Amino acid sequence: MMSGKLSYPEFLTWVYNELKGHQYGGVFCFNRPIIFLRDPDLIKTITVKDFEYFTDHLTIIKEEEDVLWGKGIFNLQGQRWKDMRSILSPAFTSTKMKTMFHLVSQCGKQLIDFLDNCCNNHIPEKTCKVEKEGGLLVVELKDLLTRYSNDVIATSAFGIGVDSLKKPSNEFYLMGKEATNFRLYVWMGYSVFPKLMQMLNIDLIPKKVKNFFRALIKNTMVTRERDGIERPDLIQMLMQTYKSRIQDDKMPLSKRKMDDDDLIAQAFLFFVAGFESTATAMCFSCHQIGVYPEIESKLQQEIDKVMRESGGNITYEAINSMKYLDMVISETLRLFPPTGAMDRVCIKPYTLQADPPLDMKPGDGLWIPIYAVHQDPENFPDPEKFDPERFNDENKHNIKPSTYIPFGIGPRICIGSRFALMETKILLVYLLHHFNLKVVSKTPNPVKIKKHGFIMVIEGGFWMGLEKRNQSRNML
Ligand code: HEM
Repeated sequence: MMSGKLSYPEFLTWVYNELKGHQYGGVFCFNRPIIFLRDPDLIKTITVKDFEYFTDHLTIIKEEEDVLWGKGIFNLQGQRWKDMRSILSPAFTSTKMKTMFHLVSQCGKQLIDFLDNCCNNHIPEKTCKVEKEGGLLVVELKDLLTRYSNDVIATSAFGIGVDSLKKPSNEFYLMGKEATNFRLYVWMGYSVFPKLMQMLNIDLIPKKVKNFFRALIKNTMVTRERDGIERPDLIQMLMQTYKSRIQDDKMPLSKRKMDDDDLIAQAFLFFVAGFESTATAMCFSCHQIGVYPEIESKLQQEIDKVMRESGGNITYEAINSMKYLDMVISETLRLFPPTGAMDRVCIKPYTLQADPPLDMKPGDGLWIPIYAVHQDPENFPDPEKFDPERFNDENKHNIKPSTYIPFGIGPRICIGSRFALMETKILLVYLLHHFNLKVVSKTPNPVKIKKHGFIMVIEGGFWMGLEKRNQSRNML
């Protein structure tokens, strides 16, 4: 994989297939032996039933290696992770999503305004990857949707409104791109030889990016505190929790302690964790919808109906009532899970009850190959087919437990899954209500995943044509 012969999904599938007939096997990540789980029951045992032996991620960046990254919940271990998870979870409930729905919808409307302007020949120069071809607007979806995703996180996690479509070179967008521009070798280096990387003074995330985000969050907190500003966003929720813990004298002091860096690290992590993965999920959804016109038209019928009933002002409840929309997104996340694999580390002696049993010691690592599990014909017949009907009311109960895991599984499951789904649904509703997605000459079909990196990026880009729909007809 490091030499670019195999893409990340291909690598996972190759190991998975080599281990056919076994519940688990072993691989080396450089000098480190890793257990590669294959069997869904074992995956469940490790991540759910015996979670107390495997509470932590294997590949983590420690606080002393990078404070901003190391204090983020993804990297926290044991009790510290547990405490932080209980602080953050209330910020991601359905009720909280409902309060943020309006902020995200604004970004959806902003995107449609931008595309409408482009249709009217107001394509900003040297900005986004948008072209005109006959009656179609041809867009590179990754570029377009990364900007949408950026604006969504900016408004809902950092409390600032930016328009990365109209102002493509805004500092927040540029810094965000740099923050999420994972250099594979630097990441591998930090996960295998962290001390060496520090000695060589190679930063995981460039200093100027860290300073930018730190100053931004700090200033927002100071301004809100000073001027009594309240806004229904994640930063507000974190600030409230922070305050209530400090004031809670029933809680032991050690648990109450949470400094500015703790708070800044979480907001930063939401950005890094949510920006690329959600944009990737949205790109694959749009690509598949465009490639299958019959799926597109069925989805548009559902969307138009809900739009008509709500007079064009969709609500959180309305979006969540759309079954076919949910099925299309679920199938996209099955076929193209943005996070190909996840990991765990053993924290106390444990015997894996498998064939053969395996004694594990603290520090032993495990990989769970999400992509390969989703592609196994024993879990999903005809796995390469894009078929949303797998998730209809009749069929979804037949999906074997622990075989559909795009957001992970167990107490450490993705904390932002509700948010990611809401953001993706809002995008698809607005986009498909106003436009038809059309395959053009530059649309890759079938898609080929790039050979370098852990992120699911496709060769040639997600080019897709957009055809304006007749609005008055859609609302009839
Ligand atoms: C389609 C989009 C997304 C996908 C596919 C995804 C997937 C994942 C996966 C597979 C994990 C590891 C879970 C495990 O180890 O069991 C994870 C963890 C995490 N995700 Fe997401 N994610 C997405 C969007 C988001 C968003 C929008 C946010 C924040 C707003 C977010 C925040 C996090 C955090 C903080 C963790 C670490 C949780 C912990 O360690 O307790 N993710 N995500």
